Amino acid sequence: MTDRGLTGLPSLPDTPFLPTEKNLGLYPVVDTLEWLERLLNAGVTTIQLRIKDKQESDVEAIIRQAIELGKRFNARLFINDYWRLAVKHGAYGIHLGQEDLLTSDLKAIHQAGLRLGVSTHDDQELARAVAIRPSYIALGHIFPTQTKDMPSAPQGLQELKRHVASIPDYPTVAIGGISIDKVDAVLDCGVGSIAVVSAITQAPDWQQATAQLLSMIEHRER
Ligand SMILES: Cc1ncc(COP(=O)(O)OP(=O)(O)O)c(N)n1
Ligand SMILES: Cc1nc(C(=O)O)sc1CCOP(=O)(O)O
Ligand SMILES: [Mg+2]
Repeated sequence: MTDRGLTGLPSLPDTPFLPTEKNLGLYPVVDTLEWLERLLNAGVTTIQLRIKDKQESDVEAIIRQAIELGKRFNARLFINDYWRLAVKHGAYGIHLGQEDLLTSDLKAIHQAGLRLGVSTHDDQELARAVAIRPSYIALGHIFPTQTKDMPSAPQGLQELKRHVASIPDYPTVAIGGISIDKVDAVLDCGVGSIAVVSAITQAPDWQQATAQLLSMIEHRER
């Protein structure tokens, strides 16, 4: 079967994307430099800048500064969607969803030495992600979320566990509706990382929430 047959993608790199840690720990997803700086200062080491639906020219300066900030803190900073800018400014990594994969140059991202995270929501998307051999695979959405309109139903914990077990060699990230009270149950499914937006950015006390999440996720024996 050709690459296009298996993945729907025109061209894949010949080797896997660069590896990253198996357990990426707490993985906040934020949309401003202010949040990035706050959370890096709070001890977060894996983080994503997710700005939606802007022109590249409107976000280039922010993405450049974000990448500099990530390097200053020696953090694993993934840039969501804007893969050209991430390559141009030498990001640690890029996060792409299934739709993004259709319009991205995976060979260029690979050639530039950036890590790649890929979103999945079901078995078919998981098979496509595995064929790309990315640095990590995200599994969502686990629970209902207010942060993003989702076309599919939440996969829930049983599916998460099954999906994680099917890709034992990959770093995995669970995302979607994960509040502090759900963290232990999500970790019990074997994931190496938990990505959150509202559990931090909508918390009454973000510093307390971040400290609690860090302690629950990073100190857990896996
Ligand atoms: C860690 C992580 N997982 C999933 C996503 C969602 O990516 P995508 O499906 O491309 O949707 P947008 O975030 O671009 O709206 C993510 N960003 N991060
Ligand atoms: C950006 C994103 N992607 C998802 C996916 O399932 O692919 S769920 C999601 C939003 C996560 O926000 P919160 O932690 O507030 O639910
Ligand atoms: Mg995307």
